[in-house]
Amino acid sequence: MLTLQSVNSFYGGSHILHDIDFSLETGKILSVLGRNGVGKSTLLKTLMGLTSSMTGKLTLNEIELGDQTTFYRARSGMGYVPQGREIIPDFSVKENILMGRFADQSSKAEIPDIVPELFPYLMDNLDRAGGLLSGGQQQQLAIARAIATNPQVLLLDEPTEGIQPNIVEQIEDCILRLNKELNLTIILVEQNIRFAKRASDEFLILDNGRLVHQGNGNELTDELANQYLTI
Ligand SMILES: Nc1ncnc2c1ncn2[C@@H]1O[C@H](COP(=O)(O)OP(=O)(O)OP(=O)(O)O)[C@@H](O)[C@H]1O
Repeated sequence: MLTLQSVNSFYGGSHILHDIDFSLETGKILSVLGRNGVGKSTLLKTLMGLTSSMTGKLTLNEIELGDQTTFYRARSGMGYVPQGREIIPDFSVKENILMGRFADQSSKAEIPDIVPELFPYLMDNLDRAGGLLSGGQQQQLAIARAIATNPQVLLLDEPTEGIQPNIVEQIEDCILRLNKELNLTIILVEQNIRFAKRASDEFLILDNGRLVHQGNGNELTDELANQYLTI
């Protein structure tokens, strides 16, 4: 169970997130929705300890993480796939994946078993420089790197943004498989309402740094999308 109580988050003196409260049971998928600039990416960064500061309470399986470093949070089970993917271009595919292993003390420096199943392209191109991959392939690589941290919760920031339409469905299917096969809890920042509806057990909508709506996935209606998500 992941729980946030009265979480506020800041970049320097800029107060971005205000009094965020929610909890998410293990194995559920939560979509975070909202217009551009409302604080969706900041919510994921706050969970990883990547904003300047936060107040309030953040726990994962009753372990308090709010005062902890990013490194500690990664070791405690928070896996992160950032917007833009942040692949290291000069590192090979294999090196990019194995970077995730630094966060996992329990295992040897090996590629996780599920990676060949989900991403055969990566396994066939382990020595290729990460920077030479297409956007969709880099997204697969960023997900594989996050899986290598052995996470309990996977944070995905717009995983299908800027990806060729024919690859989008593959990425979506892979996210659903990770949820089902590894029982991973997933928080998905998503502009793609179709996928949010397909994937989500729960959703929340942010507006101007505040949580303005939350509900079960089947309550994500076109009316709500029109009210909060259109410009
Ligand atoms: N590093 C930073 N320093 C200061 N302010 C920031 C920083 N990153 C984001 N912000 C501000 O925080 C607010 C929320 O930004 P955030 O990127 O979280 O929004 P978002 O909902 O993810 O938007 P998008 O859909 O465009 O990615 C914006 O006003 C943005 O300008």
